[in-house]
Formats: sequence, C-alpha cells, structure tokens
Amino acid sequence: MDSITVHGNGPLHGSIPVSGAKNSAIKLMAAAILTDQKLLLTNMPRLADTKFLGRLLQQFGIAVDESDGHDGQQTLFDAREITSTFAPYDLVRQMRASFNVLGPLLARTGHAKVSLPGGCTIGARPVDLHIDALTRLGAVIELEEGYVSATAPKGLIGAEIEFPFVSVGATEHTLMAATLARGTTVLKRAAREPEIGDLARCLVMMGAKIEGIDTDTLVIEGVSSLNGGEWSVIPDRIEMGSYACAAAMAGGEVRLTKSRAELITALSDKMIEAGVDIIPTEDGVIVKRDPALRLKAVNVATEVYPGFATDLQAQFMTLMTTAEGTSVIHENIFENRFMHAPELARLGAEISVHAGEAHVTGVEKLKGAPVMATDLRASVSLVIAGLVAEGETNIGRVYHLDRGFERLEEKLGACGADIRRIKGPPVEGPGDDH
Ligand SMILES: CC(=O)N[C@H]1[C@@H](OP(=O)(O)OP(=O)(O)OC[C@H]2O[C@@H](n3ccc(=O)[nH]c3=O)[C@H](O)[C@@H]2O)O[C@H](CO)[C@@H](O)[C@@H]1O
Ligand SMILES: C=C(OP(=O)(O)O)C(=O)O
Repeated sequence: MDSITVHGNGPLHGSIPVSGAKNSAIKLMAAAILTDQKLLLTNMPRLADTKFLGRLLQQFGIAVDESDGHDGQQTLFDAREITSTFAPYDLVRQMRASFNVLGPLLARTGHAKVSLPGGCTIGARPVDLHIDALTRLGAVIELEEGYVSATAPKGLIGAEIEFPFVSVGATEHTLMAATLARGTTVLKRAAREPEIGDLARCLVMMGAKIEGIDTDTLVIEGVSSLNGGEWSVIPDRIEMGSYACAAAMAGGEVRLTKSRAELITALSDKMIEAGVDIIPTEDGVIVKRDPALRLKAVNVATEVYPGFATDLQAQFMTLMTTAEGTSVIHENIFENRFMHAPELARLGAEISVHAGEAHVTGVEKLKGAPVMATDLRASVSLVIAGLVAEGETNIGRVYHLDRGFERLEEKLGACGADIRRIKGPPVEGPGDDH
C-alpha cells in the first residue's frame, strides 16, 4: 500500500493542467454498453476507477483499448457483442459507480444481474432511487442474496418519473436506460451536475433524443438503437477545485489550465470571500495569494449543483484550518463526510463536529504528522494540509487518492511542492472501503 510524504515548503508557482473528469468518464464508459458500435472517449483520465470499470466492461465481452491520441489519452470501447450481463460482488463492492452498468445492460439486452454496492465511509448510500426508477421504466426487479436481478420482458417503456430528492447517480442511470426505452420518459427533479450534461450531450451525439439538458427536467424520446462516435470528457471540476485550494493554502500563483472557470464558481466565490484572488482565463483560472496575508474564515454549506460541491468540502475545510476566525461547514449531502476532521486535528487543526456541522477555528500553524486517508477527497485534503504543515506529513492509504487524482505528485511537484510517493505492496482494485 503506497503512502505520500509532503514537507511544508512555502508557496507554489507554476501551471497545472486539469484532467478529464472521473465522474463523467465512468458514466460515459457505462454508456458504451448502449451501442453495438465503437465509442471513442478522449481526454480520458487514467485513474484506478477508470481502469477498474474498464475491467468490468471487459467481463461483459466489451473490448477496451487505451492509447494516446490527438486529444491526449483516449480509450476505445467496442461493445459489438455483450457476452455476459453479470457484475459480481467482488467487482461492484470495490467501486460504487459500477452499479450504474445495470440500466445500460438492461436497456441493451433485456436482462442483468448486478451486485448491490453496499455502504461506504461517507454514508450508507442506498440505491433505492435507481431501482424505483428502473421499475417505473418497466423493469422487473428482484433483490436476492445481495444481487439485483433485472429483466425487461417487453423492453423498457418510457414513463414520467419524479425523483423524491436530487440524486446524481439515479439521474444518470435512468437517463441512460431511457434512451433505449419505447416512448417518452420525463425525469423531474433531475440532478444538473455538469457531468450529467456531458453524459446527455454524448448520448445525443450517439443518436439519443434528449431535451432539457442542464435543467432539472429531462425529456427523453426513446430510440431503437444508438450509434458510436467520439466524445471528449469534460474537465474535472473537483480536481481543479482541489488544486485551487492547494494554491490558496500554500500561497503563490498557480495557473489551472485545460478547463473552464465557471465549473468552480461556487468554490471561487467562497475563496474570494476568504481573500484569495481568482482570475478567470481563457482555459481556466489563475489562483493567487500573498502568503504573508492570512485568509478570513467563511462559512459553507454543501448543496446539489450549482451549489457548493460535497466533493470539495474536505479541501475547503483544510483551507479554513489556518484562516482567521471560525468557519462553520454544513455537510448536507452525505451523513458521514467529516472523516478527515480527526486526521486534520492530528496536524494541529481545531475542529469540532456535531451531526452535519463542523466548526473550524483557524490556527497560526499546522505541524506535520502521520495521517490516514479515509476516502478519496479526504486524502487530497490531507495533502493540501501537508503543503503548509511544518516538517513531514505522511499520508497512508493513498489508494483512495489514486481513484480520482491523476499524477498528483507530478502536478504539485512541478509547482515546487516537496511531495513524493513511497511505494508499498499493490492494492487490488480501487480499494475496499468506499
Ligand atoms: C461517481 C460519482 O459521480 N459520484 C458522485 C455522485 O455520487 P452519487 O451519484 O452516489 O450521489 P447521489 O447524488 O446519488 O447521492 C446524494 C444523496 O442521495 C442519497 N441517495 C442516492 C441514491 C439513492 O438511490 N438513494 C439515496 O438515498 C445518497 O446516499 C446521498 O446522501 O454525486 C455525489 C454528490 O454530488 C458526489 O459526491 C459523488 O462524487
Ligand atoms: C464520492 C466520490 O466518488 P464515488 O461516488 O465514486 O464514491 C467522489 O468522487 O468524491
């Protein structure tokens, strides 16, 4: 199991290219199941999660070929023939988003058996909304021995579905299935995250008929088959926001490229309020902070898009650990997403957590210590803290980080960070506990 060591060594200066979005790439990969033609995804991040989902797709008989192309890293999917529609527990347990193959398999072949994903450290994360929505589309679903067995004896049939609350995964899952359903599907209270827009636009490129993209009501007119094609994955706003927090924490000037400023507006607004300079550019932002000036504490509450992303909450909490004053952070999406707080406390942060609320009182200095990554975004929040902590911070269990951050040491190292990976024995899959 690898670990990462960081020595706090002052401001960052340089440029970081933002990779393709993990949370878009893995849904686009699932969309490859929907067509018997080739789908080429460009601007693909190479991450533990994409590698792992690639292996699951191969198990269904889908050819997956990674290469370098005109738009950087790319992967070609060929789902001409689906030879298996079974996703075993061992493969789904290691990555929750693997569950999202259920709808596409069902829509394409009429049957699928996929393991329930189970809980993870950030919350229980049930899939009841996914199952209810697929049932509304005419799927016959049985739950037995931890598996969801689904059939669509007459094919999927369009329906009007109003989600009881906003779910990113359930919106994407139902959207994919509905593209091949007979008739019209209306999804109300749909999530509007940019990754859903990316998925919907790729599906339209493949021949799907979707209206209302980027709104909370999606109208899908089912078609009998989808085509292949080529699609470039949108930039990863969570990776971009994480590096913005890193630059703000360490001070200095970092240019984030290959992205779009508006993808992180909710975060930028809070960072500006705290005293960070964020300058939009043609392909991203410049993040600037005079290391001699202390940031001000500001409050945040996580919300569905376009609100403040839960996936940036841990990183922002780290930023607040050395700000002047007390910041109140509400986590409204996941019931247990403050696992990084006790780890940050090991570095000297003053944080108290009660239910869904954390109070962070800024300290003058953090001090290096051994800490443990508990989930993906928690792990990067510890790296960010390590950039300013006096002495050495060693972060264990970085297999969590490898799920979603491509070449992190290289990207931060190029801006002057003193960061290195210490190799340990390999971990099978993206890791067990998420
Ligand atoms: C791979 C991926 O894209 N993951 C993202 C996705 O996760 P994911 O799609 O799992 O998140 P959801 O939006 O579905 O979850 C939101 C809330 O709804 C609950 N819920 C969800 C589905 C359901 O059937 N029943 C239910 O109760 C969840 O437990 C959670 O409390 O959106 C989250 C919220 O922006 C992000 O943090 C994750 O990074
Ligand atoms: C929680 C995340 O991912 P997943 O939904 O795959 O666990 C994340 O990307 O921060």
